[in-house]
Amino acid sequence: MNVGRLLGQGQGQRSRAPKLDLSHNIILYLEDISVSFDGFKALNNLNLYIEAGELRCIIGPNGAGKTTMMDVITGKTRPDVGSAWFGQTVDLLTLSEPEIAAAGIGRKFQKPTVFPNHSVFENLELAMAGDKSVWKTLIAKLSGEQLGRIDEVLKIIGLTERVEALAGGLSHGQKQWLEIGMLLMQDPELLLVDEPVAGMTPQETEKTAELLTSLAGKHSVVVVEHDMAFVRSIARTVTVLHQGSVLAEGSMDQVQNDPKVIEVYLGD
Ligand SMILES: Nc1ncnc2c1ncn2[C@@H]1O[C@H](COP(=O)(O)OP(=O)(O)OP(=O)(O)O)[C@@H](O)[C@H]1O
Repeated sequence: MNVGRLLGQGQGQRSRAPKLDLSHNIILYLEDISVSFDGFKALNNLNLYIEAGELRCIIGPNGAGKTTMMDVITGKTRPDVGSAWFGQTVDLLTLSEPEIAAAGIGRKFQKPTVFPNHSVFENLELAMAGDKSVWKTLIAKLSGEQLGRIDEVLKIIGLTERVEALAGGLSHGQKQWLEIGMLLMQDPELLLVDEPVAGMTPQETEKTAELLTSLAGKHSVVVVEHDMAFVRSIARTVTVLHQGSVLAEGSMDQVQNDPKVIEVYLGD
């Protein structure tokens, strides 16, 4: 269990982060971003704009640069050139990974990383306290407001009935929802979600579609996913990456009928 990855990212410091400036209704700007690995361009002049409150799906063949793009947004990888802004005023390229998380960008990796020996409730509780030094005293100190937030998140992720269950005993889908719930405890402005339905049953996939759709509006959500039926079920706007750049962008119908997309991706 990589506790640091999940909780040690400066979370719990949100109250100190400056308020996000969304006056132009754009929450994320990636402009002319290039990233090279040993001379190979994983991202090549990438331009991407995400509106406040939107649910955007990113698709693209293997190696298109989707993970590298998420890594740039979260500060894990620094671009060779380009700019990355969170709202109008937060220059992501000047912030560390913990500072980016604290500023309000939450990332859910493909593999769930819940604490298996803790209950659903405790997982949410721990996620609220990014500072591990307060864990021991946390239970005694939970305010009514914090309990209310846990209750609210339990409802959003559909795990109210399983609140006392050990996270390790949950189904794969339930673990994914719990981890989304853990991110929600930090109330991120922007959620990055990597392949949320991989390995899920059709019923779990459907519930995940409902969950992510319900988050849009209050949060901005960027989903990277290979499952086209799932993308079709949730996406308003789809961005297709290919060779590190945006190949096409539009509704699912628009991109699926785009000859460039058919050639490089959907037609294979
Ligand atoms: N640390 C690294 N060192 C060298 N090459 C890398 C590194 N990270 C990514 N790459 C390469 O950059 C390219 C883009 O990779 P990336 O993982 O971003 O693609 P992706 O769209 O997420 O692919 P997938 O759908 O398979 O996850 C790939 O060719 C990959 O091999």
